[in-house]
Amino acid sequence: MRTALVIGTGLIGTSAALALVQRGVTVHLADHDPEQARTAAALGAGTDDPPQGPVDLAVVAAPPAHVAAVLADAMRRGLARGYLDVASVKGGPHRELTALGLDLSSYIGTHPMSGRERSGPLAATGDLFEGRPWVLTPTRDTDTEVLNLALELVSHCRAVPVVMDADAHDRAVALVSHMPHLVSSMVAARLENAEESAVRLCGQGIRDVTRIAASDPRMWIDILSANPGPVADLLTDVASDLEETVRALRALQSADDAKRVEGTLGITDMLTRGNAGQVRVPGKHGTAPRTYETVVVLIDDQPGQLARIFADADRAGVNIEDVRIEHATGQQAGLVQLMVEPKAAPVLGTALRERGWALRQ
Ligand SMILES: NC(=O)c1ccc[n+]([C@@H]2O[C@H](COP(=O)([O-])OP(=O)(O)OC[C@H]3O[C@@H](n4cnc5c(N)ncnc54)[C@H](O)[C@@H]3O)[C@@H](O)[C@H]2O)c1
Ligand SMILES: O=C(O)C(=O)C[C@]1(C(=O)O)C=C[C@@H](O)C=C1
Repeated sequence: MRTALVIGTGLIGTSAALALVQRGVTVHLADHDPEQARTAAALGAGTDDPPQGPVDLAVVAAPPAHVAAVLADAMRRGLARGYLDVASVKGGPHRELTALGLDLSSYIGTHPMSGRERSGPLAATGDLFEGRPWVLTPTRDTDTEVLNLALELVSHCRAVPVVMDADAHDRAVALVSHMPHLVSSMVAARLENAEESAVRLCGQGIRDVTRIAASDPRMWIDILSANPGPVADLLTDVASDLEETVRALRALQSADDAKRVEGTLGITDMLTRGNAGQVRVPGKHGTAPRTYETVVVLIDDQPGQLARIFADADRAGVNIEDVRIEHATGQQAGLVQLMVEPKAAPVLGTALRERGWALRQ
């Protein structure tokens, strides 16, 4: 692939464009809001000048409700040899395109299973898709050349291609993305009118559970509108677990010993089932989950602190596998948790101490 056109230069479009530019592809950027395309260009994601002729691949990264119309327009104008979209739902856009009577041999629906709770080009990074699954949904109509262009994009983004049927994809993401998103919003919604004295105690647990609740509701209404049935089915199961859990907790409040035992069993069952599901969540790069050791560093809330820690870890030859930051309530300080391979933890600890960092347990 030598040339690409990214239409919709928000988080996902600009991240893909950055990855393509890094691999030497000439990328043109377009957005119905020209300011977004200009910002993406200023970030080094390509040029916001229109291409002079058809590009090799058009990547449509607009919100799901606009995908079919944007693709249809691009196809009718002959902007590219191959076309793909990255929308979070696949069945709906494909049906809309079919209904428009377009020749779909030059199109393939795709979905990178990676994103952020922030929108827009300023949230984009060229490594957003590294090691993540990227679903491709070819049909009998899809040209091999177009499938190959899509595989090239996935490879340039260092993602892992996964081929699926569009409707099977939509059922799968209802389970691993759409239902969890709503549950996260429901937990976060409890905080809206909560006492400040309670909210200020928020720790890492609630941050993990509510991070995605910060996402743009306009994008998510589009996604959920295109996949309501499977998500409603899953939430029905969640509601039944909730009812059981409430019953068990009420039993725990009882003065009756037998009822309390019943309650303990009910809650234990829920927590144990949770453990059993959680261990199935794949680790980084789609591999089995790994156990890292955590090195905790106290930092001042000042610019450049994280960059210095990463540089010092690099000098010590230690790869940081994951990182979390916990801000101390009411103080200009925070704790950085650096997750590393167990054998690297003492090496990193010693190196950071020697460089003057304060380590915590
Ligand atoms: N955010 C995620 O985590 C994530 C992950 C994977 C896939 N996706 C999918 O990627 C797509 C883009 O999501 P995002 O998070 O980058 O959103 P975003 O809001 O960051 O960017 C969307 C961009 O599309 C532009 N746009 C809107 N309508 C348009 C139109 N008609 N023509 C051209 N441009 C238009 C907007 O101006 C905006 O710049 C969506 O289809 C979404 O389902 C999102
Ligand atoms: O990590 C996040 O912020 C995301 O919400 C990413 C996430 C997901 O649920 O995994 C969200 C929607 C996309 O369609 C794909 C990825």
